[in-house]
Amino acid sequence: MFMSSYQSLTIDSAAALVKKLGLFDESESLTSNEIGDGNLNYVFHIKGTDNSVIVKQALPYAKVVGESWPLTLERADIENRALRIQGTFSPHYTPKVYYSDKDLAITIMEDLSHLEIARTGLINGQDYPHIARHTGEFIARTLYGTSDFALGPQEKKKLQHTFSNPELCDITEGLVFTDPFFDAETNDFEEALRPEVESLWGDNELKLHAAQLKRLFLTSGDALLHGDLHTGSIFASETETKIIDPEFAFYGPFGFDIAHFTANLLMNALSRAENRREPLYEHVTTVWNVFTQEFTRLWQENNTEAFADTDGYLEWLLDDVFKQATGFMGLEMIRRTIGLAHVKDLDGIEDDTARLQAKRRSLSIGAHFVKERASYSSAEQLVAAFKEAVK
Ligand SMILES: Nc1ncnc2c1ncn2[C@@H]1O[C@H](COP(=O)(O)OP(=O)(O)O)[C@@H](O)[C@H]1O
Ligand SMILES: CSC[C@H]1O[C@H](OP(=O)(O)O)[C@H](O)[C@@H]1O
Repeated sequence: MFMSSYQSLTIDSAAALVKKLGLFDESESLTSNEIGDGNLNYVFHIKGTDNSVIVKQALPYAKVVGESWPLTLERADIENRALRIQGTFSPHYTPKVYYSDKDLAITIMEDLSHLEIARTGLINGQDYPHIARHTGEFIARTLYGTSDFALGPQEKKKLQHTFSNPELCDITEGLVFTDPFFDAETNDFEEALRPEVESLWGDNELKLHAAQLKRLFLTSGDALLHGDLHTGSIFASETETKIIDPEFAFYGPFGFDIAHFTANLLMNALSRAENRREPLYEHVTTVWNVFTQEFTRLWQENNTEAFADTDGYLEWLLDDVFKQATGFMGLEMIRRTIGLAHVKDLDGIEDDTARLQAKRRSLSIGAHFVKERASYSSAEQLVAAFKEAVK
């Protein structure tokens, strides 16, 4: 049997491993490539005669920075367990897990190479007609299914206990909720944006709202979140959608995942010509409508909460989630513009004037959504405000 104390895999040892595990015939000739383009991990694509798999391995540090940023290998186990849970609630939208090894920090999963990373496709002009419906269903089912409402408080707390994920949460608490609002070393922005960035650092009202949203992230344990649901974590085609990479999974506020999805859609809209933005606006309204309908259906079908039938409770909750999410969406737009981890949608705009305009809009619209989140109660209103800001 394969020795499973940690060693970092190579294209050859990853291929040897999948053979040893019996996922391919001993005699089969395999091709193996490292295809990871994310910030944190190695991803090996291993292909035989008529089968292929993905071996994802965590490194003991963050790949994007190097060994000077040590990072727990536990994240591979978190990802593997989150994928399995998401797979029970949303099998159509989750890659199948074939094998995992906590010591080696690996997950071996379904190869989704027939699909495309949605961020790449959206940048190249794809619209993915079903991505918002599928993602809305995925979020509603996994969030509702792991909440107090579905599991009851005791079961939920037991599950919550196994997903505390402090080191990955620390990354989000720093990179999303804190650093962009201070002159932090992790920040990374074009010098031409310095006036806007310095004005943001001096905006006490904005900082107060960011602090309130950070507190929600630190203290709310509504449901098992994906934790990093941007368009780079979604594989898509005209017909299929699969959500990958839940290594940031933890129990957090209901509104967080949908906020990151919609923020990344809107940043893609900022990179497009005006007459190509409509499909993205439709995705923003669709994901919210589908999330709301599916969450409501599940609430009515299976609810352990004594107050579930109390008039106004569900409506109040959904409105509260919407307002939180509007704020989280604004924060994601800000951090992807001036923080450590950018998005290609904005950075890839070649023309300097157009790119800076898109980034300035991302900052000002983001700040507006953070500050004014309490005045929004529908996705249609969000889209109308966005359209007005980019006219
Ligand atoms: N199941 C999969 N099938 C095919 N390619 C995958 C799969 N999982 C990841 N990849 C590829 O590896 C890249 C990085 O994967 P990701 O899980 O986002 O890594 P990280 O955790 O480092 O961000 C993806 O953008 C995609 O190109
Ligand atoms: C040093 S991690 C930065 C950033 O990377 C993660 O995204 P990805 O899925 O692209 O690896 C996450 O959003 C973190 O905030």
